[in-house]
Amino acid sequence: MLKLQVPGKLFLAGEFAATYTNQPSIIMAIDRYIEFKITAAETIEINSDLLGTYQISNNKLQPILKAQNDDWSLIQAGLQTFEQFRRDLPNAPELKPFHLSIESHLNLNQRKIGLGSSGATMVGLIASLLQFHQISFSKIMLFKLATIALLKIPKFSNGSMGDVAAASFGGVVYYHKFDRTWVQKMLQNDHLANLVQIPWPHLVLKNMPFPTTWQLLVGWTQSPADTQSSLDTMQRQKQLDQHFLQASSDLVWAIQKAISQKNWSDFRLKLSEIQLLLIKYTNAQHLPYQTPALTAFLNSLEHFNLPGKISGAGNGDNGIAFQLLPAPNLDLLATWRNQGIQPLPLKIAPAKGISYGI
Ligand SMILES: Nc1ncnc2c1ncn2[C@@H]1O[C@H](COP(=O)(O)OP(=O)(O)OP(=O)(O)O)[C@@H](O)[C@H]1O
Ligand SMILES: C[C@@](O)(CCOP(=O)(O)O)CC(=O)O
Repeated sequence: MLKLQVPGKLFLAGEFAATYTNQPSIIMAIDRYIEFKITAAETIEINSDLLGTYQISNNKLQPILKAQNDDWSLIQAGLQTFEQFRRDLPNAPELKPFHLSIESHLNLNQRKIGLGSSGATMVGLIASLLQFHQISFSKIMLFKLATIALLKIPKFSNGSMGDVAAASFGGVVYYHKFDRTWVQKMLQNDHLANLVQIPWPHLVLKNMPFPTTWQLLVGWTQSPADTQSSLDTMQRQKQLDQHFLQASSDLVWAIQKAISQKNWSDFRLKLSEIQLLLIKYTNAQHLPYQTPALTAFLNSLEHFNLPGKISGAGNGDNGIAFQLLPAPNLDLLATWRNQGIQPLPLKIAPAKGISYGI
């Protein structure tokens, strides 16, 4: 049996802008995972703790995929993409039947908590199938295959794929969004085996070191955010806000510089600037962003003079803060609990990406 652990993510900087070509963002993989177990079997069967069981009877994936419910579309797109890729390979290995189990620790009581479970599920599915068929792959190939699969699903196709970047690379990633139009055009006539090898216009994806004495603190608002509906609203805006894109890009760059120079005061300053920018942008675009819990979260940062911000699309999910180790005994976490914000004991995941076991 093969076992894989794929990390979830939290956005550090670059939200919303990150969905546009060449825009930078910084995403942290966190040490909470989705676990995959894959083993040889007589038939193909997938068991998910979230969705139940999915069976394919004659071992040919493509023609017999039928939706049991909408949520299986992600798994279906992953299976189809893997199958297309396998067939494209020179000396393509035979498709082998398998049982795959998926157990997620990125949800709480079956509810999403904004830790990027869709990206981690796709990355884990593709990595499990590649490993199981003994097809060697790099982190960037895994990112590209999982991205190609998600682009097939309208609901996920306009996201930044920052969660996919974090799930495939682990650690802290510095990421520029690829040109989606170019990829979609290439998908119409290029072989997948080639498309995952060649450079993608504008794509930048690399791990960046993060100071070990800057401790991540995460506050969960206990209400799930609907990131997708915010992205749909954004897509309906006819004009791109060039000022916002430029300002976001400049600030993400300044944040990565502060991190690489271990400059705590710049880090705090630039995080608060990008938070203000996001508040202005979401207001102007009429996107739901601050909730009472997130406002209380931001007030707590000011009160304790700590760097931090809302992580991701807002309107629920998580806030992130950082403290310098050795940390003074702040009653920050007690303050959060009093406001209904649940501290989540999360750390940045190691940069090795997925961990494999037998
Ligand atoms: N355990 C799982 N088994 C199978 N599919 C899963 C599992 N967990 C998540 N998924 C897939 O991911 C989808 C959830 O994606 P969604 O974008 O709503 O949440 P998220 O990625 O966790 O949140 P966010 O984008 O805010 O970080 C589910 O509908 C399903 O398709
Ligand atoms: C708003 C956005 O930039 C970040 C969403 O982050 P989250 O899924 O809410 O953690 C969307 C995206 O990057 O796909």
